[in-house]
Parts: sequence; structure tokens; C-alpha cells
Amino acid sequence: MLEALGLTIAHRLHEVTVQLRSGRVTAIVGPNGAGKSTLLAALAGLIQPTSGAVTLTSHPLTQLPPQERARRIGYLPQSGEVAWNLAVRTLVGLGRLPHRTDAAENYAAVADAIATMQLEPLADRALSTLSGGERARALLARVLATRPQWILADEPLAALDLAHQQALIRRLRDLAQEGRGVVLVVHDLALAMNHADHVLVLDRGRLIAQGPPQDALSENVIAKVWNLNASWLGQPGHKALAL
Ligand SMILES: Nc1ncnc2c1ncn2[C@@H]1O[C@H](COP(=O)(O)OP(=O)(O)OP(=O)(O)O)[C@@H](O)[C@H]1O
Repeated sequence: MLEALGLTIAHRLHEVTVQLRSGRVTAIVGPNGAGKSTLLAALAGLIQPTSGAVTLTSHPLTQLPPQERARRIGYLPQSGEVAWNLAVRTLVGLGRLPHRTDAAENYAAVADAIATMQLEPLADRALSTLSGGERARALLARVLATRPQWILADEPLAALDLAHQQALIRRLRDLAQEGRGVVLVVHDLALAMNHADHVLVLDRGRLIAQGPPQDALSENVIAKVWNLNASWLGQPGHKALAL
């Protein structure tokens, strides 16, 4: 379990307590500036809280050696920028750095991540020659190549076309089914409603609601947080938001 306990980050998050379980997909939603990216980065151990703590299987994240943390938690930041103009395959291979595994195992993990993100035709291309969505898939493949217990991804679907979005959601759901923890920041409330097992709703740095999507994303919560009169239409798993 990955937990935030009274997590406060000055001016950004206020007393957030959440328990994230592996084996399920958790979506973090909320308006712009609500603190979603801040919470995700803090859960990955990348931001020091002003007060409160993040624990992984009851151990404070700060006590885990960085390499161990990198093996256990794969983090995809929101910005799709890459400092070096690497080939896709080389970038994905960086996901193996936290491990001391042999070449065959590294090769298999990289090949698997490239296949999962449907990047085979692009594997030898330089990142600078890719489109925004192709680059986003390459960056996520690097996270998958680590084969972490936890996958924390900030808007991983934002740059993807509909077919790649659906393929990625299926894959992330499969990874959760295998027992990994998947935590996604998303703006698309229908996507969170239809595909997440658990939803956290943030607003102005505070946790407003959490629970199964049908509870956390009720029309009342949407009215309160987004100030929108919206109605859910359709059947579970295929719901759409009418505004
Ligand atoms: N490095 C920083 N230093 C100080 N304040 C920051 C920093 N990064 C973000 N903030 C502020 O913290 C608040 C939460 O930002 P955060 O990026 O977590 O929001 P978000 O919910 O992910 O927003 P968005 O949907 O726009 O991506 C915002 O008010 C933002 O201006």
C-alpha cells in the first residue's frame, strides 16, 4: 500500500490522507491548480512535504534508498520534454538503470515495453523526430521497462489519439490486474468514471472526495468542485458526461 498521511506542501496541498492499494487503477482528478501533479510527485517521493509523510508498505519513502525507490515506483512527469535527443530504444533502456539485471532480462523488458506502447516501427528513431503523442508513448515505455510495482503517471493519455488511449488503458488495467498499483492524473472525468477503480478528487489543495468512481464523481461533487451542472448518461463502464 502507498499512503499519504496528513500530507501538506506549503500553498499546494493541505492535510491529504489517502491509502492507495496495488491491484487497482486510481485516478486523481480536479480543476487546474488543484494539486494533482504535486500529490503525484510527492507520492513518488520527489517532493519533500512541509508536514505529513508518504509511506510504502508502512515504511517512510524517505528511508528507502533512491535506487530501491526507483525500482519500486515508476514516475512519468507531466512535461513531455527530454533533455537528450536519444533514440527511442535507448530512452526506454534507461528504465532499466535502477536494476542490476543481466543483459537478456534488460533486453526482454525493453522489447516488451516497446511492444506494449506499439513503438516497434519507431524504436530506432531519434526523439526529436517524433510527434508529441509518439514521444509521450516513448516516455511511458521507459517507465514500463522498469517493471515497477507502482506506476505513477501524470496525464499519460493527454497527447494520445483515441485508439492509443484505449490500448494504453487496457494495458494499465492488465498491469493492475497483475497486482501492480496504477495511479493516473487525468482531466477526462468520463475516463476516470469508466476505467478507474478508485478516484481522488482534489480542489485547491484539499481532498474533497475519494472512493469508487460512482461516489467520488457524483453529480453533486462535480457541481461543487467544477461548478458545472452535469449529468451522467449511459451504462456503467460506458458513461458519458452531458453538460
Ligand atoms: N514548484 C512550485 N512552486 C510553488 N508552487 C507551485 C509549484 N508547482 C506548482 N505550484 C502551485 O501549486 C498548485 C498546484 O499545482 P499542481 O501542478 O499540483 O496542480 P494540478 O492540479 O496538477 O494542475 P493542472 O491541472 O493545471 O496540471 C498551483 O497553484 C501551482 O501554481
